[in-house]
Amino acid sequence: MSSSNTASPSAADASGDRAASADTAPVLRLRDIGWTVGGATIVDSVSFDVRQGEFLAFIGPNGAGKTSLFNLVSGLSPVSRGTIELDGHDVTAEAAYARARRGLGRTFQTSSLWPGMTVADHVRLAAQAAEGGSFRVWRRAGSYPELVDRVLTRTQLAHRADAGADSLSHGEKRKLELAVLLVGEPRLMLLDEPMAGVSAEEVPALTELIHSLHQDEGRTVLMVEHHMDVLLELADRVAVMHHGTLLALDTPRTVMADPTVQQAYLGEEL
Ligand SMILES: Nc1ncnc2c1ncn2[C@@H]1O[C@H](COP(=O)(O)OP(=O)(O)OP(=O)(O)O)[C@@H](O)[C@H]1O
Repeated sequence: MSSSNTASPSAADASGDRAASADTAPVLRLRDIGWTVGGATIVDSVSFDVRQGEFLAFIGPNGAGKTSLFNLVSGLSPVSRGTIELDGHDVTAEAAYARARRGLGRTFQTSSLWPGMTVADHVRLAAQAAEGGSFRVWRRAGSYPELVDRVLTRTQLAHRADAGADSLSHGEKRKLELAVLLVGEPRLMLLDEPMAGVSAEEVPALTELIHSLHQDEGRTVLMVEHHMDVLLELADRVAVMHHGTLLALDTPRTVMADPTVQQAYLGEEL
C-alpha cells in the first residue's frame, strides 16, 4: 500500500495486481500533477501510471479532488504543474479536443443530456460533432443509421431510440451518456460517478455494461465511484483521493483494509 502521492507501476506489480505487466507502455502517465486555483491547491502532486486495459477506480470524501483530477486528465482544466502523457505522448499542453482525438473520452457527474431531444438524436449529434460538423447545420433525417443502431444496441437502448431523453429513467440516462461516449470509440474512458442517481434495481445492468466495455472490448477505464460493491466487481486497482492528494493506490481489498484510508473516511467502515 502506497501512502505517498506517488504510485509507481512497480508498486502495483508488487501488490499482485492481476493487470500488471512490466513491459506494457502505460496508456496514461501522470507525474507530479498539481492544480491551484484562487490560491487554493485542489490537486497536489499526484503521480501514477495506468496500463492498457486496466480498470482504475477513484474514491474519496466529497471535495477530495476526484472530478478536478479528471478535468486535468481530460484537458478541461490546465495543470498548474506536472506532466500528463497519453500513450507516451506528452499532452500536458494539449486541449481537450486533441486528447479526445487520441482516444480519451469522459462522462460527467451531472447529466449532460438535452431533455428535448430523442435518444437517437443524441447519438447523431455526437456523430456529427466527432466528424467536426457544426451543430447549427445538423440535420435530423437519415443520419448515421448504422452507428445509431450499433451504439444503442450496445448500450441496451435500441428500444428507446425515439424516446425523449427527459422520459428516460436515471439508469437509461447513464446508458445514453455511455452511448454518446462510444460514438468517439474511446480507448481510455473517464467515467465520473456513472451510478449517481441510479436506482438500486438499475445498478446491476449498468455495472454489467461498464464491465463489458472494459473486459470484452479491452477499453481502459478510470471511474469515480462511491459504491464499494461495484468497485469490488469492476476495479483492478482503487485510488484513494484525500485533500487533493493520492492517499493510496492498490487492489480494492487491500485499500479497503488500510487503516489510513479508514481514517480518511472519518473512521467509517468502507
Ligand atoms: N473551479 C474551481 N474553483 C475553485 N475551487 C474549485 C473549483 N473546482 C473545484 N473546486 C474545489 O475543489 C475541491 C475539490 O472538488 P472536486 O469536485 O474535484 O471534488 P470531488 O472529490 O470530485 O468531490 P465530490 O465527490 O463531491 O464530487 C472542492 O473543495 C471544490 O469546491
